[in-house]
Amino acid sequence: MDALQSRSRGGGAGAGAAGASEPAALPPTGLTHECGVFGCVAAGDWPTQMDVAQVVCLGLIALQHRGQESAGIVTSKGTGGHNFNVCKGMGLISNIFNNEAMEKLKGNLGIGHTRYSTAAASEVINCQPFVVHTAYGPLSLAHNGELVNAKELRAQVYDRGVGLSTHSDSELITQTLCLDPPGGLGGRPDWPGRIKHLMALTPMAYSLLIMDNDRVYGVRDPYGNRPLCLGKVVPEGVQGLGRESDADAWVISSESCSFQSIGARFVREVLPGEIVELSKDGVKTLDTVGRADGGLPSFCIFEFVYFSRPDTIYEGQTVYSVRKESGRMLWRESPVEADIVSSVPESGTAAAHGFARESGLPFTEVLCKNRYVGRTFIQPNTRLRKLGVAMKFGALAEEVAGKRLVLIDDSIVRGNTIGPIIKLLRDAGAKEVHIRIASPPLKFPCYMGINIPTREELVANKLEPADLAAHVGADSLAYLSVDGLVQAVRHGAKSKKEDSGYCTACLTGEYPVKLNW
Ligand SMILES: O=P(O)(O)OC[C@H]1O[C@H](OP(=O)(O)OP(=O)(O)O)[C@H](O)[C@@H]1O
Ligand SMILES: NC(=O)CC[C@H](N)C(=O)O
Ligand code: SF4
Ligand SMILES: [Mg+2]
Repeated sequence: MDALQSRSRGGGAGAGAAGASEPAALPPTGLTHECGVFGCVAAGDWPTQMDVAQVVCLGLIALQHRGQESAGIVTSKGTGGHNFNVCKGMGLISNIFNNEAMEKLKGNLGIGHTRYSTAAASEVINCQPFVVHTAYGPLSLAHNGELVNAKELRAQVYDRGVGLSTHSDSELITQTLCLDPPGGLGGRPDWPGRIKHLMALTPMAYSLLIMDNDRVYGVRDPYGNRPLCLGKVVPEGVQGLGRESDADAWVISSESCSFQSIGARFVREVLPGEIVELSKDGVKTLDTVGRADGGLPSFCIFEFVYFSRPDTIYEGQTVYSVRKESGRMLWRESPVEADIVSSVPESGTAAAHGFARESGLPFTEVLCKNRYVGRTFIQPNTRLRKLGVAMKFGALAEEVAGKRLVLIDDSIVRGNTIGPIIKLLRDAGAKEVHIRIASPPLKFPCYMGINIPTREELVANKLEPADLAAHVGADSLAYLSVDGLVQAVRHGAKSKKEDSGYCTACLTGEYPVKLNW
């Protein structure tokens, strides 16, 4: 995913590291606006040998692809003090958490966040986790997602006499948690009760980590729109997950890929609507809140297509295996005569491998990608600027010269990437270039936390495949069907069919819940 783009729907002027006012070096590409959350609670009698702040920091680094604007870590000693330890800042995780910051963050439990803004500007005031001081001590919150009814919820909070200091929907969640549900809670903190009240007020989209003095609650919205999973750090020498008591720490993360980098084992996904509690005594489910409409969950299908790291596991299968399967489906749906198969790196590569295996055509790399060019500012109107996204890539001429090539990418959004790449490959001698896209045409905006441009900006709303092929200089162009994508996701899924469902709103225009924007 590209670090370059960031726009916020709700807030003031974005003046952050990659804010709206920053001149763009390259035209925008792809989808943006995710966030990553990571939490850790040391197991057993505190203090332990577990360096919780380090674990959270490393966990966040493994989630860096989900957000690159700002990050933060909040820890607690768990001894009932008035304050948490907090460090937040703009930019990449490795630039924010230096030795001094890590020293201050020592604690027995902690949560962290890495952000792509959706609901307020990319500025330090909106960095997460948020901390609020309540009648029952400090509370901290990290949120991935975007509330579909934020406007209405904001009005309710104002009506109860509460002011908010930012435009962030995540701050809105913290204040909503502080409000007593109707009937009150008799002066008790009862965070699980307040979380359930919040879930009744807003259906989606959120995966939340909420930390009080000595525990972390993990919450996935009833539609399971954003991912969340549990892991366990086991003592050395313990095989697999060991026994219930074999735990050095419990961890919770947006994606399971982060467990490998901290030596933790994947336990399971948090279920749609589930509220889990992580404490020094272990993990337990407190409740599972159902969907008001009684329908299926609505997990963002683009987590498989593009957002998540290929080694992350959802529904018992890696994202990589789903992408490979979607490549196989793509060949079955739209075969083409060619000599070689290749991909637009990075996210298109797994599907290209699947396409190659199914078709029997050899896979060959034909492009090198420069990951650093995105942040270089080049004066507009220069000759170099006109190269557009081709500046990101170099062609491997001897691999393509004289060849009929099928080039696979995972998605087309604005259509800025594919045209310059085809030109690059033709200049390198490719005889034919056939484009196959491992997801259906994107036609509708997303209101669940992803920055899908306006309908006018989405190239699939302007050009049918044959016209788009002509526009970008391809010999042919075909997308995977919605059914084909869902079948690819279901192919290796270990979850029961009746327990899983996917949001495909940006492809079909069918939104999981009524929107109030
Ligand atoms: O049609 P467009 O608006 O040009 O966007 C589509 C491209 O954007 C994404 O790639 P990106 O370079 O963002 O990241 P990646 O390295 O993960 O593929 C996606 O994988 C496509 O290649
Ligand atoms: N991308 C996200 O999940 C963002 C979370 C939250 N809406 C924010 O803007 O901070
Ligand atoms: S609309 Fe698209 S990007 Fe948004 S949650 Fe649904 S599948 Fe994901
Ligand atoms: Mg790409």
